[in-house]
Amino acid sequence: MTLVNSVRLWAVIPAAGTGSRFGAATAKQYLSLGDKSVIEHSMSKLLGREDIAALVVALHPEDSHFSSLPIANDPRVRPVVGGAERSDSVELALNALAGEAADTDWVLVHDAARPCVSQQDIHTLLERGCAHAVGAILASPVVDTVKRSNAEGEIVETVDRNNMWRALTPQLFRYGQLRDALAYCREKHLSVTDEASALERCGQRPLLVAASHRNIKITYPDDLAIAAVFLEGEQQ
Ligand SMILES: Nc1ccn([C@@H]2O[C@H](COP(=O)(O)OP(=O)(O)OP(=O)(O)O)[C@@H](O)[C@H]2O)c(=O)n1
Ligand SMILES: C[C@](O)(CO)[C@H](O)COP(=O)(O)O
Repeated sequence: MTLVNSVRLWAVIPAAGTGSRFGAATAKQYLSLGDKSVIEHSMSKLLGREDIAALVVALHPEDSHFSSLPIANDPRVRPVVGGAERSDSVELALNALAGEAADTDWVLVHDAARPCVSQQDIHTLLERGCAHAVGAILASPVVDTVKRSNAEGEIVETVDRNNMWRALTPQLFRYGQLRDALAYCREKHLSVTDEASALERCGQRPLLVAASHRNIKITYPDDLAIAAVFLEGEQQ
């Protein structure tokens, strides 16, 4: 990927969640996964790229773990306090780059809870996303039969899975466009569970880039064991 003229690449890691579905005493991003914590794996995947100017990590207001991690001393890492929702955390991280990032610069947003993203998928996302008018996200085609239920948990229909994708991260957008889209959704009280949905709410059509099925989000305890197997495979 070659960035033209003075366009720069920034990274944001939302890491202010509490991991309520995981249910551990410590937020899931700080749990051990092989030789380091989940968040260190996720951050290292981005910091492995020299073209990232800085990485802003959004932390919970009561976070007491991050500052003791070796990666907190990386000169490109900038911690900020995140918000109540993931989208608030991303917006606050983008605000921390105001005055430094240009509207046309690119930003990669990646969940702290996705430690298994591959360098190859990040590379492909950048190649294809920077060539697209809006930007792009890593995604995975739905492979199971999909059902819609009623409130009683009964099946009311089988949903056509053609053209259905699961959204993953990183997601790549222009700094100014992402900032404005998130602000618009916040002001209008529109639900936004990923960056692409904010852009979609503004009438944009980001590109889907097929990614490895290994790029799981640590959500439930079983995911940690699966991620450990995937990361072990990476080192071989
Ligand atoms: N207010 C929030 C909520 C989530 N996140 C981050 O967004 C990513 C994806 O969110 P998710 O997997 O839902 O994490 P949690 O919110 O921690 O989990 P849960 O929904 O189970 O509580 C995680 O890296 C999480 O730390 C964040 O930065 N700010
Ligand atoms: C951004 C994300 O990981 C894409 O799948 C997902 O939307 C995060 O959602 P969550 O509800 O915070 O787990």
